[in-house]
Amino acid sequence: MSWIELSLNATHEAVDWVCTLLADVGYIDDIQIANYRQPDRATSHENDWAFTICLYLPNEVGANSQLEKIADLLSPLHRTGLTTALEIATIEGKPVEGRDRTHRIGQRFVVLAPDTRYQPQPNDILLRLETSLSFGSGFHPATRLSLELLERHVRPAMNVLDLGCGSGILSVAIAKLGATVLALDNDNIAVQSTQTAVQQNGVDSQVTVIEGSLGQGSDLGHWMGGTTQEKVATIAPAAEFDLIVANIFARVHIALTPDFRQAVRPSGIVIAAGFTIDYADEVTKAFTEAGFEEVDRARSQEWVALAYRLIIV
Ligand SMILES: C[S@@+](CC[C@H](N)C(=O)[O-])C[C@H]1O[C@@H](n2cnc3c(N)ncnc32)[C@H](O)[C@@H]1O
Repeated sequence: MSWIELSLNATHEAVDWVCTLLADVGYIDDIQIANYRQPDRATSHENDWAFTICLYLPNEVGANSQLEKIADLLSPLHRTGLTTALEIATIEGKPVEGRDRTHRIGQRFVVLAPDTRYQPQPNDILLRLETSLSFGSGFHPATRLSLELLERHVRPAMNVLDLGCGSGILSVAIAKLGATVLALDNDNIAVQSTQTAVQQNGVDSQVTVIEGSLGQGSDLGHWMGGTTQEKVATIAPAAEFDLIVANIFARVHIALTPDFRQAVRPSGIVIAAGFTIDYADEVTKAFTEAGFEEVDRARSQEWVALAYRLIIV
């Protein structure tokens, strides 16, 4: 059978966007992600690419209109330098296995697809995730940095809030570190993805998933700026969490620092990620004014995640 192979190279941060855009138009099961394939041409000196993403379409009537739709969808990412241009080739026979979605994060986490065979090393913590419409495949630096700080700060029996749970990756990780989790997201699809992830990873007894937000977070609307999102449930901050993690825009962190202040127990920790180093001072200023001090940070290229502890006075 003849197939059309669409391929592009992407940075770490673009992988989730490409997958989400393709999944949104129905290609969720057709995506293959592999480590960046070096082109044959010796002239290439593009060092930024981490992954090659391929999509396979049957070469049949109507394929051209699908191609145009996909090219339009992905062109903004190319224009902003996050991917190469889409390359299109006709091939006989679709590669059976091209997916290399198993990757290690921090000392112990291994992210992999639900059906991937893997022989764990002692102390490995497996996070099995389907490709979903929600953000959080584990490829984005902000997710990776959040996991690194969670590994350092989560202790068994802690009560943790995962604000903006997306795919559920952080909630699963926290639960597998032995804590209980309240997972909140104001996006209904993210809530469904997290529910699926917690079930597939066998941590549903430790994770409660709610479509909602913390305090003023429920007034902030959809993070991508859509206007149709209904107001979601509000979880009132009540000094009940030992740790909060939020991989979210800097402006959301800044708006929510008073809520974080009220939501954590004395000496509680907030792990704030989702922004680049240029926002770190502004975010730290807001946390400091709310009574926190920075106690840890993790950085990958321009991305940063910060851990703040509530100072007891
Ligand atoms: C960057 S994704 C993070 C997903 C996942 N936690 C991770 O680390 O990969 C941000 C998530 O926060 C959610 N979100 C954005 N603003 C929110 C708010 N005000 N309240 C609750 N969830 C929010 C989005 O719907 C999205 O799923």
